[in-house]
Amino acid sequence: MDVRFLQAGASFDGRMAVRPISVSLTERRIGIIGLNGSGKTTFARMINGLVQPSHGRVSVNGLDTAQDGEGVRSQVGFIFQNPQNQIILPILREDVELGLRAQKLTRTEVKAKVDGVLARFGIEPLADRRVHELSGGELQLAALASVLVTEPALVILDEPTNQLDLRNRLLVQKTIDRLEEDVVVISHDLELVETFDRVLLFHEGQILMDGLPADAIRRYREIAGA
Ligand SMILES: Nc1ncnc2c1ncn2[C@@H]1O[C@H](COP(=O)(O)OP(=O)(O)OP(=O)(O)O)[C@@H](O)[C@H]1O
Repeated sequence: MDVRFLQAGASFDGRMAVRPISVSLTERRIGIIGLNGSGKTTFARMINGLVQPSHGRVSVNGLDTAQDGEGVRSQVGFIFQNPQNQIILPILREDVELGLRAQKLTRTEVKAKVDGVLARFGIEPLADRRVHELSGGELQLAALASVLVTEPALVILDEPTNQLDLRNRLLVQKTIDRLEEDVVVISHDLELVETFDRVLLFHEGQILMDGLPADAIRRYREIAGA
């Protein structure tokens, strides 16, 4: 995956949420940490074109997010902070199938892909369950399945262990560790990113530190006064 920010920034109502940044993201596993409101989610949403840069440009594998949002989003899956907001249809299998609707596949092909992705996350027994009955951890896995069924090259997860109990947190961590896809993970759960290749520390809309997880986490503790 080759994500490039070229003096790219984003503002809302004239306030810069992300100040112009030039950075290339090519590592397999990248973590994003920082205080509340420091610009992490805005930066991540700029990667898949959900937020357009008000300054500069962002490209993903050579595709400009402002010019080819659809092409970018076919390569970049995004798992939102709250998976309840992501899952649209009441039955898990139907929701996973939804992602494939744009592809012209036969019923047999759709079934094979959906069965495959549910098996990959060990949630086949949940296929016919109502989504609102699932636990927090099951919902996170369901959201992952719904996004990964379309085979994106990069998946962005926004606070995937937020609100999970220890068992579900470990389950989601193990699942992320095993993903073959490139990942960008935003997290307040520092343990989740400590084995990653690279961690970006955001502060007041800027990257304050960019490097090894241990260094970025140490700096984060300093600015948080911990
Ligand atoms: N759609 C929006 N409209 C207006 N302001 C926004 C919007 N999205 C983000 N902001 C503002 O931009 C700033 C950065 O927000 P962002 O969500 O990127 O931070 P964050 O680091 O992800 O925070 P958190 O850890 O709390 O999720 C905040 O001041 C926020 O209020």
